[in-house]
Order: sequence, then C-alpha cells, then structure tokens
Amino acid sequence: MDRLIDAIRAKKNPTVAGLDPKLAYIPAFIRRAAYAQYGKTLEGAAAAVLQFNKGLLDALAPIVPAVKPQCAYYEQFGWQGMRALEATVRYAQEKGLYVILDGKRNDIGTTMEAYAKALLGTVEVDGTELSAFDGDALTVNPYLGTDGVAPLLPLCAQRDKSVFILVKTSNPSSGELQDRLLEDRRTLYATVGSLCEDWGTQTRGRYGYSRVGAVAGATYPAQLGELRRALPHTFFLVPGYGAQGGGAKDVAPAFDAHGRGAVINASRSILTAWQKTGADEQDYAKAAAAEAVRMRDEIVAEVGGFE
Ligand SMILES: O=C(O)c1cc(=O)[nH]c(=O)n1[C@@H]1O[C@H](COP(=O)(O)O)[C@@H](O)[C@H]1O
Repeated sequence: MDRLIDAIRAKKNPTVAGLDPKLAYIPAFIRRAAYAQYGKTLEGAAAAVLQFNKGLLDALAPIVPAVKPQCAYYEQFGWQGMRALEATVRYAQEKGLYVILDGKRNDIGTTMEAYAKALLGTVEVDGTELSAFDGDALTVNPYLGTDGVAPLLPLCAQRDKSVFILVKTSNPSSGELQDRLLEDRRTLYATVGSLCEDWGTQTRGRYGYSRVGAVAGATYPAQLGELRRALPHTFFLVPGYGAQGGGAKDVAPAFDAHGRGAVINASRSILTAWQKTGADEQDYAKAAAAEAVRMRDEIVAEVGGFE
C-alpha cells in the first residue's frame, strides 16, 4: 500500500474518484460525437465512455491520488467496453494516478490466478509475458476463503500490487450475511477482517500497512471504527460517501492516529456533479473537479492533517 499512501500524502487527499460511467452521466456532446463516428453501437457507447473518462482524468489528476473504475460499467459494452477500460487504466496511470480496479472477483485457486493475471499481472503467451489490464489494486470477494485469495498474493508481491477484500460493505443488506455471529460469537465481517490481517502478514510496507486491504463502507461508521481498532495493518477502501449518504463524520473513524489508513471513494457525486449543479455540459469535468476538491476539503477538515 506504500504507493497509494505516498500518493495520498503527495496530494494531501485521502480520496479516490470512482469511474462508474453510466451513459446517462455523459454529456450529450460527447455521446453525439461518438455516435457520429461509430453509430449507436456498443463501440459508439464505449467511445463515449472513454472520451468522458479522459476529460475527467485530465481535470481530476491534479487533485485525487487514485481512481476506481468499476469493471461492470465497461463489461456491459462487451469487448468494446473492456477496451475502453484498458485505455482508461493506461491513461490514468500515465497521469500518475493509482488505479483500483473494482472487479470484486473471486473463484477457486487456478481460476483466481487467471483473474489475477488479467487484472493485476501478466499472462504468458508461449514464453512471452504480456500484461492486459494491469491495475494497481483489485477489489476481491472473500466468500471462497483462503483458496480464492492466496493465488493473488505472490503476484501482488512480484508486481507491487494490492487487493481490497470485501469486509463490511456499504449496501443496506450487507448485514444479512456480514453481521452474522459465528460460533465464537464474532461477526462474519470481523472474522474476514482478521483474515485480512493474516493474509497480509508477510507484506507490511513502510507505513505498517500490508498489501491486503479491506473494503468497509462509510454507511456503517461504528463498524468502521471497530475494524480500524482491530486491524492495525489493514488499509481501508471506504465507499458509500456522497450518493449513498456517508459524510465526512462517518468516514473519520476509518483513519488512524496519523490520519492514514483509509482512502474514501465517491463515484456518482463526482461524475454527476455537472448535472446536480446545473453546470454547462461542456464544463462536466470542471464540475467533477470542484466536487472532488469540496470532498477533499470536507474530509481533511474532519480528520486533520496527514503525516
Ligand atoms: O468495492 C467497492 O468499491 C464497493 C463496496 C461497497 O461496499 N460498496 C460500494 O458502493 N462499492 C462500490 O463503490 C462505488 C460507490 O459508488 P457511489 O455510491 O456512486 O459513490 C460503486 O462502484 C460500488 O460498486
């Protein structure tokens, strides 16, 4: 996690902008231009997404340390969408941004290895190593247990990548499974949290945080604080700020005494800022940047300085 923490410190901003591009968020002038070239096709939609993202990345790169493309928004447009995802990752990384691929992947060992190669690593093509999506981190669903997480770890170490394991998610029904008490009277989310500490043991970086992070939602501030206290080496990705109702006070418990330990995500509140504020569609990226600055300032004011 050192690279992410360094980027947060350099920009004095512990937030990540989510790139979840629904067509409805994309200004008409961008969609029109894409359809003029490719028609109202999957390719046209993917071209609009990429153009929208590039404008956002140009405006956001000086402000945020990281972006989080949610793979589903790209996958819905087939291979054309996946090509837009790949180009988005490259464009963001060229601008020095840390890219968290939100794939929420998981499967049994060998299949998980293939996901890891695709999204974080390289794949061998008859003796030649090639990289596909090459994100800096990946969100991972832990439901299959260690078999679904362990295959990622050597690759993360080799290529300096990280993972964020779903621990206590931000959605309303997250408690159905995650809050369940197990035989030892601990919740499932606390148990998965401890597994994150175990999985990350050998990989602690300069700041004491391991390559195995956790996802914990802004919509459950008490659990965020409980997890922060219980998991001193686990860095948190905290979604649920903004559109899902989380605010600066809610995310504050995710941080440690140095103001480190968490990065807060917002997607819709940044992507749709131009629509919410009634800005001209040409200024969509400017509106997104203004919302990112507002979010940063609100969180920094609440949490204090970043060491
Ligand atoms: O892993 C995630 O990023 C995630 C976990 C979670 O518990 N809740 C959650 O909302 N997310 C993702 O975070 C983003 C939240 O988007 P907004 O609600 O628009 O800010 C979406 O990409 C979600 O898929």
